[in-house]
Amino acid sequence: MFNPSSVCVYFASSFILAYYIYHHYQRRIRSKFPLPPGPKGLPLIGSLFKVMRDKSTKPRWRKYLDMGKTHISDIIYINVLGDRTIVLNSAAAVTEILERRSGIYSSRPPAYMLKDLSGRVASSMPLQASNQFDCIKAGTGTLLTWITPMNGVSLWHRLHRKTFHQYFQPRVLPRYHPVQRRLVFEFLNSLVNPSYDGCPAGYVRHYASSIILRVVYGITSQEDRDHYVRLADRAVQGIVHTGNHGSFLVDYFPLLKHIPTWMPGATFKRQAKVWKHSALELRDAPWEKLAASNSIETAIPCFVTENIEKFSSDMHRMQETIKNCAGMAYIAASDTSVSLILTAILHLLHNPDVQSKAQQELDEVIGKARLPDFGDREKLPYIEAIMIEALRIHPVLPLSVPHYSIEDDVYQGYFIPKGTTVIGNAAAVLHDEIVYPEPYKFKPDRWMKQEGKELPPSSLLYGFGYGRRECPGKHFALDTVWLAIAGILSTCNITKAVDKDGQGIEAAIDYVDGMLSHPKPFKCQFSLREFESGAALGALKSSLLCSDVKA
Ligand code: HEM
Repeated sequence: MFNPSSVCVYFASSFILAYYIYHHYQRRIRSKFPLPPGPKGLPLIGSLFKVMRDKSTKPRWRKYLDMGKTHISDIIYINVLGDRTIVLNSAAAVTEILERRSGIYSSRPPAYMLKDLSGRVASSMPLQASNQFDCIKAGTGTLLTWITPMNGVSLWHRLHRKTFHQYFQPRVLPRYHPVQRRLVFEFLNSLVNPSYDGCPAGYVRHYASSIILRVVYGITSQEDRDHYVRLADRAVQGIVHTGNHGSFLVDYFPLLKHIPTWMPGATFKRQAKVWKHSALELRDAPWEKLAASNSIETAIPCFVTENIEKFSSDMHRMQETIKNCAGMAYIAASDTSVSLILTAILHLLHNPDVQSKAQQELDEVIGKARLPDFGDREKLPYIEAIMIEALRIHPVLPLSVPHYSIEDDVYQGYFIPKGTTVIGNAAAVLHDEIVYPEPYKFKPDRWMKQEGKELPPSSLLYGFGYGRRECPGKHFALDTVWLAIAGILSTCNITKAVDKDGQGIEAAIDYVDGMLSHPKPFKCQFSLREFESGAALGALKSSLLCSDVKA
């Protein structure tokens, strides 16, 4: 049936399409250098069909790595409808472009699905951004995404980073240790409790989310935690599915964002609406509860209460920043650390020899009468190696978060035009078989110092992003993850779960592919190790309760 609005949309689409292509070729002509190699696309639409028709089940980072191998280059170029993407598959390219030239490559791509459709909020922040996609001038103010990693370089983003630095730099982390200690204890108890349901994911999520909820909002009650953990779980779904550049066609062809929500094919818009609701609920619900004037005085001191006291209500901008950073920390910590802990558990389950070696180290260094603590970390290199290897074998964000160039540039004789999305393929770098022999095997020993052996570059260099955008929550996250891995190994053996017939259940090493990637649900069992005293966790509990746990 004739529908005037759709006809207009299609005419306008063709016009914009022509504009993009013109723009793309103009840029190319302006440079005497060639673009990096990559899949040959069709005129005008580029590699659109290749991207759309690709039904391979390989994770995206592997597809990019294979593309690099096909074109015999560690840097590849993909053009879809004039949208330019460059993927960096080697440590050398990532270091040179995203670290050393970070002044050019620290912005973020438009990411229409994530920023525009699912995440912008009204802000009082002035327009000071490095590219026009970061801020949209709207009738009521400025619309910006409150999700820090999605913002380009701007005053708004600088304020966010400054706040994160203040609260999560290594120097201040010991103040969160009592909370982490208490909650790891609760976590370990839940794993060995008869009510444990065999699937560790929910328990790990509860542990990681409870820590950040306590640190940021002072939330401690079980009921509140259960509620907010569920909220975070829903909200993270949006980021998992929309975060990778090009996950939705609208990222390449922004005009699509104007099609009416009811139209066939507009499922992405309806989905974006749901995700936006969940993300905003995550940011606003705990904040509103705490900011209610009568609870603020009685609330447990935390990131939010400290800041609300510091900035009076007339400093609206600062309050807005605190609210966003609190929500961001909550969303960032809820899924990332969970993924890394689950990867460690899954690979420890498959490698009982690694478990035994780690337990030997733990027993020698700290004995069997207390849980490992932060002060032991340097003396436990094998536990550290397990954590680093878990991040290497499966980086939490295999493609990191895309960066975006704000100037024309040339790298190794290739032209990188301004306005190119640049992806640092962390997983490809960390699976380079020359640097990490047998890269698909879980081998913590590769990180152990030995006479005459040079250690490979640590996964911590690539697993937390690059240059000016490097993750500001890195050290806080590593504390949370390390304590969980060390705690599990010192108290439990991880074994296969058994079905009702007593048969062991296989736990597949299989991952959900997305910007944030985590193991698909798997089952395993945690059985308490024998302790010299025979009292096992009970003895640990009493020793733990003697420490400074007042969280
Ligand atoms: C294992 C846990 C974590 C991993 C693997 C991780 C990884 C990353 C990565 C890869 C980036 C993108 C960096 C880039 O664009 O180059 C990032 C950004 C970010 N992360 Fe994390 N992260 C973790 C935990 C956390 C935690 C606990 C917090 C907060 C307390 C946090 C806050 C942030 C923020 C605010 C950004 C945005 C930085 C910016 O765009 O300037 N992250 N993280």
